[in-house]
Parts: sequence; C-alpha cells; structure tokens
Amino acid sequence: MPLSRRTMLTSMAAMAVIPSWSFAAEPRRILLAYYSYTGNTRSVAEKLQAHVGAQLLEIKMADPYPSDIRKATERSRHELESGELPALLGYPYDVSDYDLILVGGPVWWNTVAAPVMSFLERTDFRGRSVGLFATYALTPSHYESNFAAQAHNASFLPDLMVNEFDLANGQAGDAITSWASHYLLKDRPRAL
Ligand SMILES: Cc1cc2nc3c(=O)[nH]c(=O)nc-3n(C[C@H](O)[C@H](O)[C@H](O)COP(=O)(O)O)c2cc1C
Repeated sequence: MPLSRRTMLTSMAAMAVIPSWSFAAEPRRILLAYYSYTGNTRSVAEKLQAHVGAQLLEIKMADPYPSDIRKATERSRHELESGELPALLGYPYDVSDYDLILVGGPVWWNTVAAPVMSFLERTDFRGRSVGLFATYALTPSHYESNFAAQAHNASFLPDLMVNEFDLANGQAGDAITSWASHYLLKDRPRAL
C-alpha cells in the first residue's frame, strides 16, 4: 500500500533528527582483584564493588601467611627483598574479558605487598586499563611507581590511596565514592 505524503514526511523528519549512531550507556566490564591480610583493603574492595558492580577476585596464596603477624612480616620482607614472590592459587588469571581491572592491596615495606606483586607479574595487562588502590598506615611511599613498573603494558587511571586510620574512623567513604564515580562509572560511546 503506498504511503501517504503525510506519513512519508513524518518518517523523513524523524530520520533527520535521529543520527545513525548515538551514545548509549554500556556497562563497563570491571574486574576487581585484591589482596588483603588484615582486612583493610578488603573493606575498600567491598565498598568499591557496591558502587560499580565489578566481578570480585580475591588474590589467594598457595601457601598463605601465618596469622602471627610477626612471622608474616618476616616472610613478606624476605620475599620482597629476594624477589622470590609467593605462588598464588588459580593463576594465571585471564583478564581479557574485562575493560578495566582494579587491583588493590596493602603497602608493605614501602612498596606493593608481595602477593600483589605476584599477581602483577603473572597477568598480561596488554591493552587494558588498570586502576590501582591501596591501603597504608603512614605513607604510600613507592607503591604507585613500583606497581606501574611491574604491571607491563597497562594504561593507568589515577590511583586511590586510603589511609587505614581514615578507613577505621569512617573518613574514607567520600574519597572512595568520588574515585568510583569519577573514574569507574563513565559511560562509553557505542555505535548503534
Ligand atoms: C608486613 C607489613 C608491612 C607494612 N609496611 C608498611 C609501610 O611500609 N608503610 C605503611 O604506610 N604501612 C605499612 N603497613 C601497614 C599496612 O599497609 C596497612 O595496615 C594496610 O591497611 C593493611 O592492609 P590489609 O588490612 O588489607 O592487609 C605494613 C603492614 C604489614 C603487615
């Protein structure tokens, strides 16, 4: 049946205002990997996860540190000084399904905690965006630069460093929320 002139004009007018492509919200696929010994980094990871709905991955060691913190401290120091990084459970991790990989861990001995170093060493970040977050007691020190040196081929978002005392006092919430909304929740353009 032939279209009426009015129908044709209406259709043409609609086509003129609707572009052939548009911006649409497409959820980012986010992996949130973290290691935590005393629970601080886990707490940040869970807060971030509540904001961005990422897939959580706890980095687990094949031979976990003892609960005696002095023994764990001695061992971790030896691992970092000698470069004999601890074996992990379930590696290598395939991150190719994710657009963005968040990696969290504690500052240990002024640098990246040994299990997180292991994770970075065994993961191929080629073509991926990485957002690092860490918790610390006194200063993040060389965490960021040492992390970047170990995570080959990644492009980095600005990082999130959380002081453990701010976390314990409930004063880190705004910084965590702000980081998540600025860097993790952006919509990406998608061709329709
Ligand atoms: C072995 C060890 C070494 C640490 N070294 C540092 C350090 O160099 N600088 C610092 O600010 N905090 C240091 N801390 C404190 C931790 O970074 C802090 O408590 C962090 O929030 C712990 O995170 P977690 O609870 O996720 O394990 C160290 C803690 C441990 C157990």
